[in-house]
Amino acid sequence: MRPDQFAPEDQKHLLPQPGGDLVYRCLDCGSEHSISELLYTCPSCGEVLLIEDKGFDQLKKLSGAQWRRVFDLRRMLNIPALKGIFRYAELLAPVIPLDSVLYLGEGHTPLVEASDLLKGELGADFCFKNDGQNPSASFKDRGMAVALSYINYLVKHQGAGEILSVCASTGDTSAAAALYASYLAPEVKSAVLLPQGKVTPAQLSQPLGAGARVLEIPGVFDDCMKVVEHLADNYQVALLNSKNAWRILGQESYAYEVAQDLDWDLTGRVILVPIGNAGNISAIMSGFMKLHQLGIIDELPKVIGVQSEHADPVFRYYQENDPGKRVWRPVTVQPSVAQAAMIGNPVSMPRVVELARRYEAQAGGPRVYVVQVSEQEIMDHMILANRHGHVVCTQGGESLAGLLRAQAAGIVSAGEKAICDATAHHLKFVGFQQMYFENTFPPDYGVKPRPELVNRPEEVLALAEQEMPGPGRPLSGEAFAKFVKATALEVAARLGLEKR
Ligand SMILES: Cc1ncc(COP(=O)(O)O)c(C=O)c1O
Repeated sequence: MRPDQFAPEDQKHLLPQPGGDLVYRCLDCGSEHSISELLYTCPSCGEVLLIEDKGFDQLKKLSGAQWRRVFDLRRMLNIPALKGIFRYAELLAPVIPLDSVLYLGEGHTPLVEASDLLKGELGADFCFKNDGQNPSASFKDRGMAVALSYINYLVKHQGAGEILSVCASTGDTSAAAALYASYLAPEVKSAVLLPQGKVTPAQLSQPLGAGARVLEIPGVFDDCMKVVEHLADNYQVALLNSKNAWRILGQESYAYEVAQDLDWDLTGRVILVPIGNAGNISAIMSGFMKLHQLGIIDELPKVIGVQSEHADPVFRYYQENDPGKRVWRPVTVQPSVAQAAMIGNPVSMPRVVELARRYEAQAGGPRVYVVQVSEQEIMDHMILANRHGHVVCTQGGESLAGLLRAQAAGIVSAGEKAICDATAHHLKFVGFQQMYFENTFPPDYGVKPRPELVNRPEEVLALAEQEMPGPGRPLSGEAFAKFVKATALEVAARLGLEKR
C-alpha cells in the first residue's frame, strides 16, 4: 500500500521522520560523545560504547498501543527502506534519513514452529527464528544494514570521502560486511581479516565473491580482532565488528521482530542465543528493554545465552552467583563446531554485564542466564533439528541444546515456550555435518556420531556390467531403456518397494 491509502489519523506516524538525539555513551565512565565521527571506544577511558537516544522519552508521547499500530501498519507499506529492519527506525537509528537506508532484504526472518514429533522427542516446546534466511545467510546482516546505512548517510549527506571498512571475523561478519559494503562501491571498500583455516569454505567464498580484500591471519579470531582494533585506533578505517555500536542497534531488530510476530505478547517466552563476541545477546536485551520502556510489551522474556564447553568465558563468569565476586577471565578456545562463536575474549562482555544488570532491574528479578553445552550436544541437536524440517547451523544446534540444558537446570519450566536463535544457515556449516556422518572429527572436538542420525549417500553399482550414461556420453535408445529398467529394479529393491 501507499501512505496516502491509509486513514488520515494513521498517516501521521506512518513514515519515520529523521530525528532522535543520538550520542555514544561509555559503559564505564558514563561520558557522552558526539556521533559525528565513528568511535569504537571511549576517548576518555577506552571502554566500549553504546549508542543512546537522549530523546528516547519523546517516543513516550505515543502509547504502547499506538506504537504497536504504527509498526503493524508499516508492514503493509511497499517502501523498500521500510521493508526491512528500518520498520522500527525510531528505535534503531532515527538520525538516518530513509534516502540513506541500505536495504538488501534483511530482517523479518521466519519463526518456524518445531513439529509435534520433534517437540515430543525432546520434551520441549520451541520454535526457531531462522536468521540464516538473511541475505548473507546470518544475523549479521541486521547490524550491517544499520552500520552501512549510517556510513552511506555520512557519504551522502555529511561529505565523508572514500571509506575503507575493515573487520575481523569467524566467517559471518566478513560475509555480511563485504556484501553491504559492495553495494556502496566505489565510495566504500571492504577488507576482512580471517583466522586462516578457521572459517568454512562457504563463508570464505562470500567476501571473495563480494570483491573484498581477504587477508588470512595465523591464529584464532581473538588474534585477528586485536589486529583490527589496532588498525581502527591508528589508521583511517571504519571498523565493522560489533564493537561498532551501530551494529548493536541493527541487531536489536531481532527483538522487535520476535515481539511483533508474537502479537507483542511475550508472556512465558524464553529466548536462546548462542554467544561468541557477545554483540547479539547485548542487542537482544537492549531491544526488549526499549519495547518494555515504551509499553509496547508488558513483559520482558527470559534471555538465555549458550556457550560451548570449548569457548565459554561468559558462562564461567556467571557461574559465580554473587555479582560482587564475579571475575572476568578470557579463555583460550579449543576447536569448536560452533566455530562462528569460538571466541575466548568477547569484545562486548562489558555490554553484557551492564545490560544484563539493567535488564534484571527493569524486569524486577532474575531474567538473564548463561548455560554451557558440549560439542556432542551441539552436533546432535543441529542434525536432529535439520532432520525435522529446520535449516539450522551449528550455532542453532547450540541454541537448541542450550534449551534442553536450561530445562534440566530448572531455568525453563513447563508451560514456557522457547525461541531458539538459528543464527546462520545450515549450508554454511555442512563440513561439520559431513565429519559427523563420516565419523571423521579430529579427536579434539570430542564428537562421535549417533548411529541413528547418520545419513550417507548410497552408490548404485548394480550395473557394473552394463553401459552407463555420462556427461557428453548419452546412451542409445535401447541401451538407455535397459539402463533405466535395471537401475529402477535395483533402487526399488533397496527401498523395499512393492510392485503395483
Ligand atoms: C552464526 C553465528 N552465530 C553466533 C555468533 C555469535 O554472535 P556474537 O558474536 O554476537 O555473540 C556468530 C558470530 O560471532 C555467528 O556468526
